[in-house]
Amino acid sequence: MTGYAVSARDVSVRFGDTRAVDEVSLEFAAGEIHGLLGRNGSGKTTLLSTFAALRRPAAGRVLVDGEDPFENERVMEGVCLIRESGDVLELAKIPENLRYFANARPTWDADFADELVDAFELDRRKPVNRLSRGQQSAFGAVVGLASRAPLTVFDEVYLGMDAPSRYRFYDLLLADYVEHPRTIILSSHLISEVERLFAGVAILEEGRVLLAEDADTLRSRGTAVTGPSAAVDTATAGLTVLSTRELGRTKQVTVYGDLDEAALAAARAADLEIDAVPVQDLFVHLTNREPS
Ligand SMILES: Nc1ncnc2c1ncn2[C@@H]1O[C@H](COP(=O)(O)OP(=O)(O)OP(=O)(O)O)[C@@H](O)[C@H]1O
Repeated sequence: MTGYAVSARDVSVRFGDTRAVDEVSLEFAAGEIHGLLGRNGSGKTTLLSTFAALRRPAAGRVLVDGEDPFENERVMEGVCLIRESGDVLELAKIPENLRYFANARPTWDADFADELVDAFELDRRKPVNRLSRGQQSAFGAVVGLASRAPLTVFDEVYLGMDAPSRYRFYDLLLADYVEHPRTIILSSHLISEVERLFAGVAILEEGRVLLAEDADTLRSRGTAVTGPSAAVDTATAGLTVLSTRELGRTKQVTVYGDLDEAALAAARAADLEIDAVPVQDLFVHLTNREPS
């Protein structure tokens, strides 16, 4: 499989009294797109920094492609972490940045980088720090994508982008991943937008792992029931409701957990639609708060 596997084993990182990452054990399989989710301050950025050797765990081990990434030139050449701040040469213009990354990254694709700069309509004549916030985020995305690093990590990189740019990013990422499979980890609050990309999802809460499983298993933890309001209410009575949406006389109720056989049979008899639940709804339920 192409791409680096990442393994965190009992990893802890502390800032003074704050346990930013607290005995986290997670496996990110090689060659897949993973989502790392969690509320603000749950430890996502801190954990991701250990994968890129920007921080050393106080305890536990991080292995990237089977090795400790810290001061490990071979592994680090293949790791690209892009944070919201961009992780680029801010005072330099885009062409100078592209030359720099072409030298620094063995897997860099210069033609693809140029295509991406055009796709995001970025002005090559301005220093990066003179681009708008959204354009700077888009340039971070360009660098992350064109690096084609065996481990590419996007930490909230698309937060500054407007919706059309974000969707362009998701589409470009998916298309390029299909052509050049590698390990990609995305952290995001915009779960409903990115969840279709994920093969696996891990959720952190207060520095600990709340859940880690493949995205389909996570989706199957809930059930969406859609149909005429009264019939949907009957089918979901007494269950844990995650969300309710109404459109005219049609209602969709998402519940946590499976419907039992009798409820399923009744729902089918009433011609209700039964589907998996959006990860966003499960996330809100599991972390008990609207993501910001
Ligand atoms: N340099 C630092 N010094 C002190 N505390 C820090 C530092 N960086 C992070 N923390 C603390 O560690 C915890 C985890 O922060 P982290 O940035 O990893 O969370 P996050 O999940 O990425 O949050 P967000 O979604 O808001 O970006 C928070 O309580 C934060 O206040």
